[in-house]
Amino acid sequence: MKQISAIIEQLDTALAGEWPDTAGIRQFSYSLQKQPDTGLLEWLSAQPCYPKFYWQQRDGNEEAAVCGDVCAFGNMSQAQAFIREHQDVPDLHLWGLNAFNADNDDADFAANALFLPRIELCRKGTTYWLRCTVFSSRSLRDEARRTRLFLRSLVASRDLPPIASRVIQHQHLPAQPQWNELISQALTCIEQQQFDKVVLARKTTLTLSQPLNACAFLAASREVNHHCYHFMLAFTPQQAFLGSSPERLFLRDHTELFTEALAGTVANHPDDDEAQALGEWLLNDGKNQRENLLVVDDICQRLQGGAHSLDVMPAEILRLRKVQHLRRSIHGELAEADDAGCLQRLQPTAAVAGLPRQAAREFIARYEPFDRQWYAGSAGYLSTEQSEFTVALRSAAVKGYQLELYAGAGIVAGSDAAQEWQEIENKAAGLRTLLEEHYTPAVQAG
Ligand SMILES: C=C(O[C@@H]1C=C(C(=O)O)C=C[C@H]1O)C(=O)O
Ligand SMILES: [Mg+2]
Repeated sequence: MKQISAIIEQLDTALAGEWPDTAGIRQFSYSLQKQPDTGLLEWLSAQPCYPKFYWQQRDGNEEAAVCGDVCAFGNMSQAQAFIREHQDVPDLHLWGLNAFNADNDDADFAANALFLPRIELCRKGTTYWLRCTVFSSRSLRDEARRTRLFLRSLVASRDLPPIASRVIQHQHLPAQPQWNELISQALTCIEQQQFDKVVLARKTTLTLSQPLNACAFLAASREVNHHCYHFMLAFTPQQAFLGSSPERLFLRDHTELFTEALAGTVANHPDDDEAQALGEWLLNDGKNQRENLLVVDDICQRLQGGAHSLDVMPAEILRLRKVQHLRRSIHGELAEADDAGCLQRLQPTAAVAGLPRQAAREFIARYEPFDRQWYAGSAGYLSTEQSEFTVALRSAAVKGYQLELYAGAGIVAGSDAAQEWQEIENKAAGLRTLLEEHYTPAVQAG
């Protein structure tokens, strides 16, 4: 990517100039003359700087690869306060993840990983640009010096390595017998009207023959898992959280809000006619319609007082590689542009927690045998004009030789434990099958 190195040289010259020894913020933006030789994910993979974050919008039109952190934020309110304080910097974007328990301040687990990157390489349609932000609450001069050092650590893009990790062993938590018990317990609570719906999940730990390259894995997923957001936060060379999710938590464009109820699932089929028949069944199935409508109810209730003119579109089928879903798009007008408010109202929706929210969350916290951490939280960005977050589903944590896959299913009256197990198997297959399909054995020496 010669263009990028030319831009970095230009940037370095700008940073070498006179800088005040005071607090401040400056942003530099350069457009690339043409499409870079390799993709953004390839570029990001090559960089030795952490954290790294990658995001691609589900229509494929917007993409960002960002790295290095100028500063990090403990929650959305802090991130939003920062954006508001610097409204004169029009393109300020903060990127990252919100944990499932985004409001849990005293958890051991860092609940939020939103940050202002040093470098952002972005694409919208066929337009590419590179952005660099220099920010300091003490000395811009020192920060400009640090940024120059950071730029020197950037390297040229290179092709992603093949996926050479094989699955040696797997472990489900809960295993199927415990899953069956959990579902019957949930169904009892539903019968007793403690709640109408609870979403229960499973963590599958795969032990691999060698550590997985998170960028290569996400690229493999992006190749085949269409109509999905693709996201990754890499904390270190061996630790990342990533996923390919079909679900939008929210898109805010000024004060316009776009969200959705995505719930209700059936398998996909490679044959179009078979897939269509399964889709027809889904549209007419009572249990799946109930699952979806409870999410519509939840979202509409949660938005009360914060948004008006809510429009709920008719149900449609979203066909993915391994599953198909019922989706109802929801559109509204916000009283004010308030992303922290949107997150607080919408995360977690009844698509990933349940209804009523509090009772369902308590059931999950008490009986689900693992901590969700980033799973079913959200991934995306916020900025003054626009913000967008996807629900962090169809996701996995890369931890050296281990890969933890997450999948859940909405339990409502009429749910059957064996069918819900099959549903989570199908959801997990979106990522899991990539390890088999892309397996290229290492060449034997000698
Ligand atoms: C919880 C997950 O997915 C959610 C649950 C669905 C369902 O139960 O039908 C469908 C889509 C998602 O809202 C997951 O993928 O882990
Ligand atoms: Mg379901």
